[in-house]
Amino acid sequence: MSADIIDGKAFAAEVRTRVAEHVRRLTDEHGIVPGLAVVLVGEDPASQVYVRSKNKQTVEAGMNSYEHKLPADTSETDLLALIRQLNEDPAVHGILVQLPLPDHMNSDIVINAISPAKDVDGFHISNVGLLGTGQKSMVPCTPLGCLMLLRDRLGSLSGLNAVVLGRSNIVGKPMAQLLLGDSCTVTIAHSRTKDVEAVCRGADILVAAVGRPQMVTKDWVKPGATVIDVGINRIDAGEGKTRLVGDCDFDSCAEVAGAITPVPGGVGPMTIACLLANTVTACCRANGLAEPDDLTA
Ligand SMILES: NC(=O)C1=CN([C@@H]2O[C@H](COP(=O)(O)OP(=O)(O)OC[C@H]3O[C@@H](n4cnc5c(N)ncnc54)[C@H](OP(=O)(O)O)[C@@H]3O)[C@@H](O)[C@H]2O)C=CC1
Ligand SMILES: Nc1nc(=O)c2c([nH]1)NC[C@@H]1CN(c3ccc(C(=O)N[C@@H](CCC(=O)O)C(=O)O)cc3)C=[N+]21
Repeated sequence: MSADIIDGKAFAAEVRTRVAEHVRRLTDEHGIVPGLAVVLVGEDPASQVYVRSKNKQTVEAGMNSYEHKLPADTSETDLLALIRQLNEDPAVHGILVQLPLPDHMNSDIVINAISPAKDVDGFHISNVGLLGTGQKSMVPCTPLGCLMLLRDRLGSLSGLNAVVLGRSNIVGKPMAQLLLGDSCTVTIAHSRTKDVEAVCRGADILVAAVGRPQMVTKDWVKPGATVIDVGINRIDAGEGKTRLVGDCDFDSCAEVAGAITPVPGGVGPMTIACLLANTVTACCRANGLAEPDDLTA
């Protein structure tokens, strides 16, 4: 193995420390406690694990966490009513509705019902439009976390060839916008891309967000490239056990990459740290206070 391992877990812990300092200042100087509401519809075990760790880290940072667990057969009307209530609640500064939602719901309608100012996921059309036009917005947590790791590793990203593998609204598209914002030459590859392997091999920066366990191998990676693995896939590890792997075959890619994020311990912890940072930002904006400039820079 030659690649450096990018320690997202340690980086995220530093971000959370800075978040906690800002929370303490908001509380001590202004009597304000930032609040994050997380809405989970249904009982998907993976989502429950994720929501639990968000809740724990929110509280550890000194913020209030409001968990709303709704049964899988909740009507869209009832979910929209809860969102309206959270939009109006002054103790709630950030709202996250865990995706995917059950099939009987229209996630576009649900996401766009969240007040853009409280949309700490950055998924509301108004935040998507602001990001796309280079204006101040709420930036989606996973792409933001990836950008922070890349800037830390590479300094300036200007002029680098970046390939984003995956074009979802929650990872691929906003990731491409952020890389473009940092003056990368951006290619978005997806399931219809011809010779996807060769396209990826042209990348100085390769961000994999496809949801296909260990799909990317060393033949896809340019020697020395920086590889960011967003994938979170649980696979069978034999003897009734499971294990978490990314969209990259870590051992194979690490033979040629210059640097690579592991799974677990890479992008995942950064996502949660950025969610907490976005909640502090939303709280400052809601109270007319200066926003911290050292959280996600
Ligand atoms: N670490 C974290 O914090 C987070 C991790 N994730 C993980 O990231 C991964 C991606 O998530 P998400 O973006 O929501 O996934 P989606 O399923 O919404 O999107 C997957 C994308 O990958 C593309 N794709 C699928 N198969 C191939 C293929 N064989 N070749 C090229 N492209 C392909 C699809 O193309 P097409 O559009 O053509 O179908 C699609 O654009 C998942 O593993 C998810 O668990 C997600 C969010 C946060
Ligand atoms: N509205 C919404 N916003 C999201 O940001 C969102 C979502 N819905 N739905 C699901 C995906 C997935 N996601 C993860 C975040 C952190 C880890 C994470 O912290 N992972 C740890 C490991 C956790 C474990 O061991 O299971 C790691 O990679 O080290 C994983 C997955 C956010 N998502």
